[in-house]
Amino acid sequence: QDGSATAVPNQGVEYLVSTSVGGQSLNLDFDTGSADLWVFSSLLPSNEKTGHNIYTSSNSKTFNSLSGYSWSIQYADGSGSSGSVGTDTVTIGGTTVTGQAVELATQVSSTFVSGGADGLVGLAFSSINTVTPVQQQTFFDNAQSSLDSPLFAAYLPFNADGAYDFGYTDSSKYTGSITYTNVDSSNGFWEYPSTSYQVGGQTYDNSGYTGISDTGTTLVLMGDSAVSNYYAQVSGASYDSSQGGYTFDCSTSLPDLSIAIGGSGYATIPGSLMNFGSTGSGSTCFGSLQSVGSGTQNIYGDVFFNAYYGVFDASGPSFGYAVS
Ligand SMILES: O=C(Cc1ccccc1)Nn1cnc2ccccc21
Repeated sequence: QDGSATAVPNQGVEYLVSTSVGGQSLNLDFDTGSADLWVFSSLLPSNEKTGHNIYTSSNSKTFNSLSGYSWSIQYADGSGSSGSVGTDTVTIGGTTVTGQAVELATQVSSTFVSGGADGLVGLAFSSINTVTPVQQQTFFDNAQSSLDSPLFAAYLPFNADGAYDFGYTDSSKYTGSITYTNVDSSNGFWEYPSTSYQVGGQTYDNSGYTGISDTGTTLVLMGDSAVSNYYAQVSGASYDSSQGGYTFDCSTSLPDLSIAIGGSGYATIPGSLMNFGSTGSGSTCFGSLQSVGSGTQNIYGDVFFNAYYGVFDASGPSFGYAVS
């Protein structure tokens, strides 16, 4: 049951995919950085439902409640949600899963209320699903047996409709060949070593660092030394605490950023994609590369996928990338 679903850019911060849950249409954010499928539900307080499509389990003929089950998730950006659990039939593009664990939000944090997503589809490894007392499987894990190949791919072009392909790779969405690297799923992410990077023809050491392919993150987030080395090559760039990141004049031309993906070589994000856009004040623009904070795990988000078709292959597992 291979299929493809359109991913529509929303405010430049996420891509939303129209998804059927128990016959009800919701615009969901596909997130390869987490493993919970959760939706805005009728159980939410009214003020938290404003502006969203709501899933009402009592209106679904195929919903079954999982009594005594719950979930609670905190994302690295500080946002979070929690609630109860049931199962229902979920259809994405041409791929249908019956008995999918659907996590009903009874509480969501403010960024979700003001955001465009009616929930998330977690596509990381099921080992980090938060449902208790029995951990649940992701949509992709449940769909795998019905797919020609146990893989899905993300095509997320800048400011244009993209797609998530399930069960096959679509050669009309990329040029050249797909380069694959082994994935270490022990932390539940699509993770691989990322031990160097290049800026303006200079190669820098990033020993001990890994990277994760994370469609649930907007930007590219790396350690402070990499961020500092990058913006040292951007004239007039500086860290602006009021904006919470590095900014520069919008007329500034930016260097490409090349990042090592496993031992497979470098992926190059063109300088044009390294300007995330206006801060809203004057001619100041915000950089697409920002700090991940502490730790040695870089996060390669949507800006990466604006340049590369990403293939998430459960056999291996491995991650593949090709210029899109
Ligand atoms: O949380 C993050 C990115 C982040 C921000 C700040 C520091 C470190 C990492 N991404 N993310 C990945 N999946 C998400 C789902 C919801 C919200 C954010 C999500």
